[in-house]
Amino acid sequence: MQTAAMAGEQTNVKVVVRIRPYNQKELEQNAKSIIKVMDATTLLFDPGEEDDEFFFHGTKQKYRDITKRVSKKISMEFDRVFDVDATNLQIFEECTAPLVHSVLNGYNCSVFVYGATGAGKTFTMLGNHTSLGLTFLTMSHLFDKMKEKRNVYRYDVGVTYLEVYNEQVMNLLTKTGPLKLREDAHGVIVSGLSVRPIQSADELLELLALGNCNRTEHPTDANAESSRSHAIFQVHIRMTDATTNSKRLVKLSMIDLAGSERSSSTKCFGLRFKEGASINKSLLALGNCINKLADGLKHIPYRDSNLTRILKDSLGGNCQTLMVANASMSSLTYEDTYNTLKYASRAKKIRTTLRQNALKSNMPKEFYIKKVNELKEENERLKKANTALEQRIGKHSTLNEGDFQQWFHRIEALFSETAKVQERLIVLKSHAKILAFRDKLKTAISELFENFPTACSAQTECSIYTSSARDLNKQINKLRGETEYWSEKFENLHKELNKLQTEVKMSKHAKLLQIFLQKEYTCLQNARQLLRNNHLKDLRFELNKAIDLSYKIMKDACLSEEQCQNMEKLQQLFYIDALDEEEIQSDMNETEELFGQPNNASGNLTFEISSTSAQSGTDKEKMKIFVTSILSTEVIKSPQNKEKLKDVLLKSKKFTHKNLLRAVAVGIQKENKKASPTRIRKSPRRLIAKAPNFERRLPMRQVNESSNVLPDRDFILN
Ligand SMILES: Nc1ncnc2c1ncn2[C@@H]1O[C@H](COP(=O)(O)OP(=O)(O)OP(=O)(O)O)[C@@H](O)[C@H]1O
Repeated sequence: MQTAAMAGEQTNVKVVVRIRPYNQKELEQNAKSIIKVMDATTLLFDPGEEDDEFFFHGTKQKYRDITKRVSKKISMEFDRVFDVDATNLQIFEECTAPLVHSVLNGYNCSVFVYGATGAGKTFTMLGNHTSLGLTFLTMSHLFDKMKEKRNVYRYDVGVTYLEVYNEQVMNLLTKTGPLKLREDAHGVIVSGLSVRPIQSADELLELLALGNCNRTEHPTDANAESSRSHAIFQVHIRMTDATTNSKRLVKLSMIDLAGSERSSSTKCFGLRFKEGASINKSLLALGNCINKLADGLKHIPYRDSNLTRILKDSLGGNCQTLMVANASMSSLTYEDTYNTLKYASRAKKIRTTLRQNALKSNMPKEFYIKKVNELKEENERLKKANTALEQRIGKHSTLNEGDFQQWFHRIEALFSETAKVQERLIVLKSHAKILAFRDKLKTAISELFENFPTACSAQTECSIYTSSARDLNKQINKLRGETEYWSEKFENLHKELNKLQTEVKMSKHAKLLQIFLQKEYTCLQNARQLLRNNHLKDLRFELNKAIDLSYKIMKDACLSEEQCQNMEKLQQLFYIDALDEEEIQSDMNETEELFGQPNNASGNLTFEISSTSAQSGTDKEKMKIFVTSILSTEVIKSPQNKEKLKDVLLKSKKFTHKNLLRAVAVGIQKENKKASPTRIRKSPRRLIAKAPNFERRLPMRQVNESSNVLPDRDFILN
């Protein structure tokens, strides 16, 4: 129910009501209940009787007994209502155990018990042999808690136990008094009251028992052991911080007030009546203070009685206060119970301001100045760290240009490096391929010279083929060696690109960055395509040179026109074959495979005979056009043979230029058997070159010019 106190917190006095069961006398008098506990916080005062029937001369009357009092049926709310079966332990656990926590955190706390004589105040506060009271339970708990914290604090505990009887303040531990009250800046001080130091809860109990023996008690009509005084038991705790040696003083007060009954109810006279009047005077003063405090007035008449002077701190000051209002449920104490509940309701409205008690220390002033400066510095440092963290959070939560720039720079740098290495690698490979191609052409040109030894004028133009095969190989090997180095570099960059791609995927801005990444990949691919085109251009240049030369050779050989035409076609095929495109293309594709992005699904390029034919029809149709164009020439005289050959070629699953040449050679062999059987040789190139039906040559440029792009590579059907 109680919550731990917080510094500077405004808190109300907590009020709980405890209902006592009927005592012997009440049972004997068959008293009726005037309190009905509705729930944990609500009670109904004077609920009235359910069987409230009125009989007159043995007959049940329609109307109630007008002489009978009308039930008040007042519903009242408190912080907690404990019914007759509640135990002291239960009240301790719910109400006073949390106060111990507050005390050890430096807050003063007070517990009052209030009520008419015999209502159960002393039973609640001190208990009896079978049921320990709140004071004992709370103090034991306090000592247990102090034990737990003894590594952090050193505790010095002392107690005072005094009573206010007939407006006189007496020390119950020494049975001395009356003591005078005086006030200083810290509050009310009881002059001459010494604090008795104690070490354990047992010692405390001994002192409590001693004080109770000394307490003024007289039997009243209401209570055989009626306490006629207000008893104030206080525990003073000095807490010393083990590390800083700073000290703090706190106070826990347990106050058992004298009975608040009307003098008449106790049926006392003489001294007892005076006693009762005095009790009532102090309780009246207490009631006034409670009312004024509840109304929030500034002037509170604490000085009206010694009791209120002593309780000033507990009621309106820096204190967490709990009031336990004890009441009997018996109709015999109707007035007293009603008054008690009214009192308690007023007390509920009192607000106190909690302040943690100040630390006191023996440390010199300089120590604190240093400490304050250190803390200021620490505070500044933490503020800066906090600002930096906030900025970082802000950066991550919104689209931040700087953040993006960093990513862009990183991606651009890596792709630009990759593009450079890619260019170097492809140029080197291209160069090596051109040299290898030149080597092949050189062989073909040499064969031509062999076949047409009369072609002397062309010999002078063969300078590019004069370098020895050894020199060419040397150059090619050197280039391949360099290629290896750049290949490795390229592979490493490829790995880095893959890593970057994964990081981008995981990043907060993955979607945007992936678009940027894709753009860079496309640029890289375009650059690769450009280099590939350059390479093919160089190859074509190389080929054209060889074709020009072969034309000159054939011109010198004085062939017929038809011979020249056929020769041109087949010679051209040979040159194309000499390109060994498959090898070139696979090398060119190497860079693409590294990125896992080949040109098309199978990794093969489309067969092309010319740029126009490449755009029209399927691969099969293109092949048909190509085969027809080859065979349409007069290479094979018999139209039957031509058709057969065409069929064979078109049905062939693996169709390559080499196969075509071989097939053409076989066709020619059959066709021209009669004419010159001895001169037919296995090599189609030689066969074609030396075929007797080749006549005078015609200009051979058309075919070459119609094809802007070199035939790319052979292809595999399906
Ligand atoms: N909750 C309770 N359960 C059982 N018995 C109780 C309870 N409250 C009080 N009593 C008994 O009622 C009697 C009177 O109680 P107690 O002495 O505590 O009253 P009091 O309010 O202190 O009276 P006074 O102001 O005259 O001292 C005692 O015998 C006590 O044991």
